[in-house]
Amino acid sequence: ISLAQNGSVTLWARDPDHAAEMQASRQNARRLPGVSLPDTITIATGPVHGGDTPCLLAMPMQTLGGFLRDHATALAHRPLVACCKGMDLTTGLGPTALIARTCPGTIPAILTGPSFARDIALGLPTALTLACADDATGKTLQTVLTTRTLRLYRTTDTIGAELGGALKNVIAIACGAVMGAGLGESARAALMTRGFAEMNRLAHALGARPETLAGLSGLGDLALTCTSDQSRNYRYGQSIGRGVGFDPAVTVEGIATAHAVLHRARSLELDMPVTQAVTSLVKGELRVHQAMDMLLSRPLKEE
Ligand SMILES: NC(=O)C1=CN([C@@H]2O[C@H](COP(=O)(O)OP(=O)(O)OC[C@H]3O[C@@H](n4cnc5c(N)ncnc54)[C@H](O)[C@@H]3O)[C@@H](O)[C@H]2O)C=CC1
Ligand SMILES: O=C(CO)COP(=O)(O)O
Repeated sequence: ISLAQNGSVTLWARDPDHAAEMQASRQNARRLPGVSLPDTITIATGPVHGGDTPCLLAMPMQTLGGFLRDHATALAHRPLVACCKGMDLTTGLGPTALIARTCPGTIPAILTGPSFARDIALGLPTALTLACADDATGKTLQTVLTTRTLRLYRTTDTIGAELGGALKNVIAIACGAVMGAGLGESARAALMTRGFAEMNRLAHALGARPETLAGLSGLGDLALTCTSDQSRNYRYGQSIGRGVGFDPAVTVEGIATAHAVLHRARSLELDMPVTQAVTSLVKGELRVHQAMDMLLSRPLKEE
């Protein structure tokens, strides 16, 4: 919707019924009710057509690998811009690495940072990180994808950008759980800060630049997601803290990512206690108070 301010955009949908519904109502009532699709958006379904225009991949992280494999031929000559935040459970890879492995001829990029889809669709001011290892392609994408209300900053650090977006969801679950259990805003601030420390620990070990994590895709998105009821990861955490159910149809990226990250961290012998606590909470092995006791009773150390 934001990009349609710049010119024509094709919105590809895999479900023909949903595509027909969107075409008839000119809105996506299932995902963004009440927001009109501009006339410059064409809705397409069926086979993905080839071409060389950039393609934004807006789907849950755990479905990205399958989508890329199914459509590898049509996607072969396009810059592919992942919009998902997470780490693939099967391979332990982030979105750009998964694109590079599955569609080797393409130029992978990622668009990430603090942004709720509804805010962007409503034209509220938003700033994001566009990461592409090929800086020339990154510059082109930055220009093409920036709109009047959506400002993009560029980096070549794809590892840092995708780790920031993936890891903040895990910390947001922890923060929601603490708030849902009534443990207080001071506890949340501590979790955000110590969570940020472990985000940096893993990012450093995987070759990310610290300034990327300190930017929109790390600190920026952490601040948004850990403090807003609009976030599904945060609300899911709140439901754990309150001991109530949560709609399993809602996409909560931090669940699978927490498991993938913990696996990766263990193989690197890295300590990620908040992530470990989140995996125990989502599996129902610990209650929030027990997880907090575990974090508080760790050996004292320097900050
Ligand atoms: N909703 C938001 O505010 C933001 C979402 N993101 C990220 O975008 C990614 C997608 O999230 P949402 O769009 O919110 O999730 P969603 O669950 O609302 O929508 C996911 C979309 O992907 C489609 N989809 C599901 N499985 C698919 C498959 N196998 N192949 C093709 N399409 C498939 C669904 O039909 C749906 O249209 C996530 O990684 C999320 O972290 C990033 C920033 C903001
Ligand atoms: O990534 C997001 C905000 O930047 C959206 O967060 P949720 O997936 O938790 O709703």
